[in-house]
Amino acid sequence: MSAAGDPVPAVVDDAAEARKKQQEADYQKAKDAGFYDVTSPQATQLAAATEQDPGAEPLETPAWLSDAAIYAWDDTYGEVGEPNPALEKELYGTETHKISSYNNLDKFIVDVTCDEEGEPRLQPVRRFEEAGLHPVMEENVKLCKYSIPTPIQAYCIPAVLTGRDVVGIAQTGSGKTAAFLIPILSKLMGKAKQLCGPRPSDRNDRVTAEPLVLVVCPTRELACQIFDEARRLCYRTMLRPCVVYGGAPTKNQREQLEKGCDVLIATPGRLMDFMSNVNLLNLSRVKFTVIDEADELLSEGWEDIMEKLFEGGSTNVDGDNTYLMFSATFPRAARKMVREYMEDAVVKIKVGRVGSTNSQIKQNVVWVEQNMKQQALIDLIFAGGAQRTLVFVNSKMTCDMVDDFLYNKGLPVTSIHSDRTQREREDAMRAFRTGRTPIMVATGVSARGLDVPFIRHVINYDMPSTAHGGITEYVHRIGRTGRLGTEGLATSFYNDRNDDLGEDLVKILIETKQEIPDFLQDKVPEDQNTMFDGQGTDDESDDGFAVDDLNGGGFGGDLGGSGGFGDQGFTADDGFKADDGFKAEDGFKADDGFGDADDGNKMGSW
Ligand SMILES: Nc1ncnc2c1ncn2[C@@H]1O[C@H](COP(=O)(O)OP(=O)(O)OP(=O)(O)O)[C@@H](O)[C@H]1O
Repeated sequence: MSAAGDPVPAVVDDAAEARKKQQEADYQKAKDAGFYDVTSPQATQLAAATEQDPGAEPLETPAWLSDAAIYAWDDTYGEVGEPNPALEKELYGTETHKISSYNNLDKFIVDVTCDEEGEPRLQPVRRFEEAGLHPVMEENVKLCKYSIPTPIQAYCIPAVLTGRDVVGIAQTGSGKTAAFLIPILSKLMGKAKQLCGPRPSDRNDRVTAEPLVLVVCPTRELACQIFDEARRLCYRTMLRPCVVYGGAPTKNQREQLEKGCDVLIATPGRLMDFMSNVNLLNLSRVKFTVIDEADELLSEGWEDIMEKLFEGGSTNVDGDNTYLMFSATFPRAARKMVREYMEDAVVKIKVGRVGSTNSQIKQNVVWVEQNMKQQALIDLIFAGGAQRTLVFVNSKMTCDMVDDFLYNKGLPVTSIHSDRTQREREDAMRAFRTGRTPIMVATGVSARGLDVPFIRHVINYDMPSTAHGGITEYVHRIGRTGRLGTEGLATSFYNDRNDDLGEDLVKILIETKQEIPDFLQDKVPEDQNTMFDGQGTDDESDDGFAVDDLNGGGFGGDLGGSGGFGDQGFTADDGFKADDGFKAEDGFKADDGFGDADDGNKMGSW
């Protein structure tokens, strides 16, 4: 009772009742909008992308992604193992084809530079069947439903097959993972029986892992994704892929390594842990070292690990290690490191301008004051209807807050950030991937590499600040939609706190022929033809864009040659862009201090 004798509990009950009613109304609204409708076209499409064959014996869901099923090679096979229908369904799903807009190589401007004198010119492969792949690889590519190579694959496959070191730069979602895995694994398949590392036997029930391929990438989710691609591409061969990453128990990963490992995918921290135990992991036989999202791994904070990989740990006993680096963006500091590590004997393949986005992604930038963001978000989500949506924020706290907010609005939402346990992170990814929760809120760290089918809408609830990745992160974030050059939508909330990003943002918008909102008009450069000039050169003002200054033809429209600079006097390259005496120093030049600041994306925190 209050002092006045009022029955307080009744007031509390009323408030609780009102809240409950509101929640029911919100849930009903989300339901009416189709977010829980499993028969909607969107839900059906999502299910098809992940569906297992209803007739097949279901495979057990692994406790950790590192324990996911891989092809179990039996020594009684000849060179090619027997098919395993249940595993096939798990690995390749039931999708009929992979939609790709990268179907006409001639539409793309591709720069290939190569310093090796006397090496044969690099001819792109236009069809997988013409690439000289191992027959099992050809079959696995078909099972993946990859009909023709994407531009980066068209050039990277012959480069790796002819034994070159490669720096590959191509837009987000353009198939860079397969660009390195297909030729590397294909090369090894023919010799797998001679080359593969030791396997447990009756006398020895565990072995030291001696991988032939080492792939290093910055995030755990990306490592698991590359592992999945390796599981698909190693199918029916003796090559055994494994993945090691932080957060999950070392025990499971150690047990996998002890069964033998030929292809190791790793995040740097866990890799270092395992490398310190020479009875568990020995890198002296590594023939291919791949650094994925190389600019991130070559940025501040990772130097020690990278140096160890390049100079010590991964030097193989035969001295025939091939190095490959990939990313969609390559700020100057990273290019300097490339120059240090990879020296001259490297083929550089660039599809379009370095750091450019897929012009099929519609980019909307809308002015939203801080205190109006939640309302703007909910309006946007309901306006878009039930579709897979990824919302980026800048902090873990905001991530939790936006997740709660959307959940309380009755929406099926999950979230992911570095303070979550690895179990929570894997569960969140699974829920998002399968479409159970088609909305995911994430800190920017998920921007790199994440490949989830049918993300229709990326929303930058917060814009990345220049101190935390800036325009580079923006490019990676919006690249989660519009994969394989397909259409996508990115909406960014902008206000005066984002002024630091304005100029770079406007350049990207102009390049991809997007609408420039009124509030950004004052950032439009006077001379748009030269707005990227000086970047990628010795000019100390380099802000992270790296246009080609090697052959004069580095700008490129990405689709149909129509994206921005493709129209400005640069003609589409018909293939190999000059083996013209390029000097490494010209392109990958000194550090100007630019660095992707640590945004919690470093080992241990993500
Ligand atoms: N030749 C192909 N045809 C059709 N689909 C392909 C082909 N190659 C790869 N893919 C698919 O394209 C999608 C994107 O590939 P991937 O994740 O390797 O892109 P990426 O270039 O590494 O992107 P990001 O820069 O964002 O990491 C994947 O789902 C992959 O299975």
